Amino acid sequence: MAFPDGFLWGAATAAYQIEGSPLADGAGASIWHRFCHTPGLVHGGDTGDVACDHYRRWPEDIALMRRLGLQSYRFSIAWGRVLPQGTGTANSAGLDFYERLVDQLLEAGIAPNATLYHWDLPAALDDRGGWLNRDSADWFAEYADLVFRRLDGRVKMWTTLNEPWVVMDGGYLSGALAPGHRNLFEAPIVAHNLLRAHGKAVQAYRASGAHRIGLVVNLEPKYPASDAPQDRVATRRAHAYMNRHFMDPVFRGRYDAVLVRMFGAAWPAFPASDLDLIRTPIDFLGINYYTRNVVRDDAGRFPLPVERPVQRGATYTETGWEVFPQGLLDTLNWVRTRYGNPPVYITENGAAFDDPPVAQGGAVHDALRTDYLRQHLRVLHRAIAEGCDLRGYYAWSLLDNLEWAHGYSKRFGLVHVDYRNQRRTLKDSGAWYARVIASNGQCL
Ligand SMILES: CO[C@H](O)c1c[n+]2c([nH]1)[C@H](O)[C@@H](O)[C@H](O)[C@H]2CO
Repeated sequence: MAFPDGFLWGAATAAYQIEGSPLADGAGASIWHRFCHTPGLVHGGDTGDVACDHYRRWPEDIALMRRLGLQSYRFSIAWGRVLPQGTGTANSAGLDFYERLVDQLLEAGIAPNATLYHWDLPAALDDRGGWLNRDSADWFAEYADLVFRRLDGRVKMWTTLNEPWVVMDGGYLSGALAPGHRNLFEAPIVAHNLLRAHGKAVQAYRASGAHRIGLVVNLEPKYPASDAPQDRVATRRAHAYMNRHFMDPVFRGRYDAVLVRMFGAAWPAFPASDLDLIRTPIDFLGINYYTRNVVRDDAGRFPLPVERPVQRGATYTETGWEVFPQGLLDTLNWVRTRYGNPPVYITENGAAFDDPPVAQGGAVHDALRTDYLRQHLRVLHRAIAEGCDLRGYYAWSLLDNLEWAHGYSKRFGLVHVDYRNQRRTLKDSGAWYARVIASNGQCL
């Protein structure tokens, strides 16, 4: 099932999850540095102090990308490396690191795809209110403009934010992610400022950039557990809260009325002009897809009354996510029909399984991951046939890495990382993915 000529095959990572050396060469601490160094918040007390040591081993990792035959590499830039205080004086050593990385990617024939924000807000800005402060949109635009002027042209694909929904829900509602708040009234303010920041960065790019910029969202299709009215209502609420929450303002210039009603008194009166900024047109949409959500009404849950009933006979990953490739097709067709079929890249798709240990002779027989990827890639081929403007795919992740509050306990990589000695081992799934890329999907 060959994919269209020019379909872009890649793999993805994020700065705090792989780089290590979070304070090296003048870098400023991020909220994730603080979160990891706060006892009890991250599995096993794990931190990003070393991670995959990518800050020092990046040439070796580019060699691995070449071995995989990657056509593109999605990575994120650590805001605090470039602007240690978040605004003001730039750190040339930080900019130099990303410039070297980009230049060597290009040398290797790998197109850089740079994410400006993958959750690692400079701690100095969190001390000034972080995403709760309306000024955060201007802070982000200043950072974005600095990086655009340094790297645009060599980087031709930019995304502003990675998964603003997770930043809001994890960082300000559940408290499971940095900065660990649990406040219903903060969440809509944070979501709105993230969207304003996105809009200002896109406008900054239009003023100085010459290539393409987009947004990365996590989308998770919602299916009612039964035909009972309360399950259908709960499903619509779950859909409003996760999927339409950011897609509607960015593509339609307004928030979903169901979402506004859900938050009730916690929903502020935002200036209408903000929505004009937020809907500044983008060149493509990045979708991170992992699983679906079967929804049963559970009125007691904060803030969203939904329960995730286990699906009999389904396969679940180590992060508890049901393997459900049909949900990817449903999601892509939903985006195609509701938002005018924008150019889409799957910017993350992958799974954590309990991989077997590295075998004698250096192999990791991670058949479950290969099967997960194969099922989802086959669905992409159908999505294209059904009219979705699907341009490319990035597997999550190039390397095993720091899985946020799970620490190093969950492995998503196409490449195994032995954290005791930083040895990289290509897993069977990575070797298989290299064959998929080489055949443009023909071998699927
Ligand atoms: C619910 O899945 C989310 O879409 C999601 C999953 N993931 C993500 N977002 C993040 O973008 C990555 O940094 C994670 O490492 C990765 C794996 O957990």
